[in-house]
Amino acid sequence: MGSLLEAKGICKYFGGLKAVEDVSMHINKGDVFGIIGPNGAGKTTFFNICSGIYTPTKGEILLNGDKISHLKSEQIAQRGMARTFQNIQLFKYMTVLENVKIGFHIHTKTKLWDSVLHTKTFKEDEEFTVQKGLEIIDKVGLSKYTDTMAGNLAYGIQRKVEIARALALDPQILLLDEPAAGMNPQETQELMEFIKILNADGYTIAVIEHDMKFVMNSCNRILVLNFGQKICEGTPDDVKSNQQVQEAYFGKGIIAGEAVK
Ligand SMILES: Nc1ncnc2c1ncn2[C@@H]1O[C@H](COP(=O)(O)OP(=O)(O)OP(=O)(O)O)[C@@H](O)[C@H]1O
Repeated sequence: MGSLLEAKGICKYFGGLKAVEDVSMHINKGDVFGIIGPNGAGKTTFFNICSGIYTPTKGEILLNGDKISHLKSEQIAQRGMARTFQNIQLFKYMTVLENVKIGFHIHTKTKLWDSVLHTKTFKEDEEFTVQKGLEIIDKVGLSKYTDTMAGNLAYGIQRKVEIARALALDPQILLLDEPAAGMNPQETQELMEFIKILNADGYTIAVIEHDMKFVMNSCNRILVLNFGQKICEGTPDDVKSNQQVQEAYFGKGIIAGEAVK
């Protein structure tokens, strides 16, 4: 089976700084793929390249075998890649449903003029987005917050709303940048279960995460970056037993020891 997302020799330089240096990896359909590494290792830069926010200095990104690294982020989204960001980017003064509806805009035909004049296209699109929005909100278990202002929700719930909005794109692959950052242990546990449900529903997921328990329990394959370079790509067991990972990133014995359950 071919890879869903593949990186070939990706480099990203900011002036003299080599943020990502010659990183190749692949994500299979059905993977929950973790990207880990110390602060500044190049994880977010790599995500930004995969999702078209940055153009790589060198190398190629392929989605279903097609080169996408020359495309704009909206074009990549249209081809089935959705993402969330490290800092929550919801519209705080809009309801959960309104936030999720925004995710559908690439599937609708409404132009500004249609919304101003309330044309037939606008009404049809509005019915479609409301219905689909409610379905997704129900699917992610947020029905009771449908009409709540996003800014009034607990942090963990806001993260779920962001993921719901990304799902509105009907993506083949979902990129999550530190989804558990700032969550309490219960919220993190719920997020882990949520990701398992999404994966069982058929979504392929790539996730940057610092929480090692989260990564080791949720991901079937993991990429480890250090100073912009790949030092390991493999199963959680491969990563735990990799000498370079232990020495360069975790310090000997931490991964294999009690810290990771
Ligand atoms: N737009 C930019 N311009 C200049 N340098 C940048 C830019 N974006 C990232 N960098 C630098 O590239 C390196 C990698 O940063 P990046 O944010 O990708 O790391 P990270 O692994 O995601 O870190 P963290 O875990 O702290 O989020 C860092 O040295 C960072 O300062």
